[in-house]
Amino acid sequence: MKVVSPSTMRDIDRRAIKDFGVPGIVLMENACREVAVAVWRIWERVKENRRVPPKVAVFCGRGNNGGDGFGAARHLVNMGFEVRVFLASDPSEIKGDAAVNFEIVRRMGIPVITLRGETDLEKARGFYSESFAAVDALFGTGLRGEIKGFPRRVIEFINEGGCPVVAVDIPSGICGMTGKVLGAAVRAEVTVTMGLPKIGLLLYPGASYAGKIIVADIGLPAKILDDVKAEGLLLDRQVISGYFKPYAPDAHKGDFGRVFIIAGSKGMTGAAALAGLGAVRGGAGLVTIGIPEGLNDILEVKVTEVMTLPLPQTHEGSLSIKALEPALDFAKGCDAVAIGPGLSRHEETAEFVRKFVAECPVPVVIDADGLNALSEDPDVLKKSVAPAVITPHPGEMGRLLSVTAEKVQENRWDAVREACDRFGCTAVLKGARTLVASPDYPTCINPTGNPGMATGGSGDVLTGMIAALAARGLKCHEAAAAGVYLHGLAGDLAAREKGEIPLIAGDILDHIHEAFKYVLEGESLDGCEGQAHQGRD
Ligand SMILES: NC(=O)C1=CN([C@@H]2O[C@H](COP(=O)(O)OP(=O)(O)OC[C@H]3O[C@@H](n4cnc5c(N)ncnc54)[C@H](O)[C@@H]3O)[C@@H](O)[C@H]2O)[C@@H](O)CC1
Ligand SMILES: [K+]
Repeated sequence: MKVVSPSTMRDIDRRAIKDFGVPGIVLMENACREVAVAVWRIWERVKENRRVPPKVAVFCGRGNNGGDGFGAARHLVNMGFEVRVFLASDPSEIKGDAAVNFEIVRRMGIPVITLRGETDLEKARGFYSESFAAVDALFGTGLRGEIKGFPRRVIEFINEGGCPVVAVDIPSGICGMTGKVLGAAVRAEVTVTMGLPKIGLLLYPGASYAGKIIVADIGLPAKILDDVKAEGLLLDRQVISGYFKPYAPDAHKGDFGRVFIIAGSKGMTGAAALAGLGAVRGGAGLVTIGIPEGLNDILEVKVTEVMTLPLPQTHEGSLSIKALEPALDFAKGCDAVAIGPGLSRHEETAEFVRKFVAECPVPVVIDADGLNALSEDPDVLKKSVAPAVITPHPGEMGRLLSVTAEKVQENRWDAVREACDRFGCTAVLKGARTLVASPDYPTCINPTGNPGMATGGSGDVLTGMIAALAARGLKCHEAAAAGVYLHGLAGDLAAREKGEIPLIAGDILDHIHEAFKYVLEGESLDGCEGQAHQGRD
């Protein structure tokens, strides 16, 4: 599904109104109705335990988000609820379509309480505490900068209520572009977002404030949604399955791609093994791990389905610069390479990595110590002969961009786009809601995965999987997107079986086949496919 910034959403609305003649008030009416239906669904769930008449508190601001709230209040009254509108602005400031809906509220005699200070909040407390649900229509995509003063207090007041909140378009206080909390934000159980999801709803912390996301059809002409150049793409089964071509009945294992994995150093043979097995499970036909020669015998005991290529090593048991020629030579006969897991930070090994990446003749996936080696001179990526995929976590991304990990996390969207633009490669920024940025493609947002996957070796499995998918002929951005989606899903399936806390990388490997089944064969997973998938239900 396409995902857009607030400004692109505004352009879409504008086109609908100007080019297609759909009146803004019609769009708003559809939005209002969807919000009311979302409240109704909460009532259906909780009504057994509640007294009647059921009360709903609708908090409105002065913009069009508030306009959606006024219209929702009208529908809620028509549905039989007792509604009060709490207005966090002066009535005279309400303009345009919002004013039309406000006037209807007044003529219907729906009580409107203007919130100007703490005493008004105290008066509102009684009704609010008896409400089974609230509507948050304070701020939508028109929010600019931090919320301060009394409006911030109103947000805190809503959160103190304890009843389920339905947010209109986006929880008030969440930045629609970054998902950041702008001073304070409403914690919603459900967010009814209009037309298309906004980026900030899917990125953390915004995603945790949004709750369940319902994408409301507000009657925007389909042509506009089809034509719009969306900044983002939410990964789902449909997107991922589209990357895979059907098997030819006479397929040979060579057709599924040869992967070369350059990994491991003394004490880190496991990283090499996990990346190798990730590639095998990721669907590579043949996998060979290039390993410091002293570790070859141990690795051969660890892995069965993977071949090994012993390479020259340093005194410390990591790859030496003398490995460059044989490694490049071997890569020529492969379809994709992964480099980095467990290579160590040895300076000579780092030099080997930089030279290898620049000259590697086939698509190359770079992770872990491979990225640490590149952070000394990231521009090597620009010189690389073949397309590259980098898979940093926030710390590694920070080193590549010469900023702190915190800075990367503050605006993950910009960080991943910057890495992609600066280094001319596909960049995967790992972490909750992994992002994949590729030149000339929308940035992909991955909804799968869970905190249990933050465990040693999980990233090595991912690296192997992406290389395998690239070797099978997927384009770099497709291989990266499919890799993160399937890897996260395998982790979700593993967590469902074993729990998040004891999850190990090997469990992810053991569930990759089920993740493939879900994506390619349409097998049902009983809600394991990530909450961001939920659209209209
Ligand atoms: N045709 C359209 O444009 C449609 C818009 N819709 C709704 O309209 C919303 C956008 O409406 P608006 O653009 O009017 O904006 P909002 O209603 O989101 O809020 C804007 C108001 O908040 C004030 N404000 C902004 N930042 C502030 C801050 N930091 N502190 C205090 N006040 C601040 C602004 O001065 C403005 O009055 C969407 O989120 C959606 O809910 C929907 O009704 C569907 C159709
Ligand atoms: K809102």
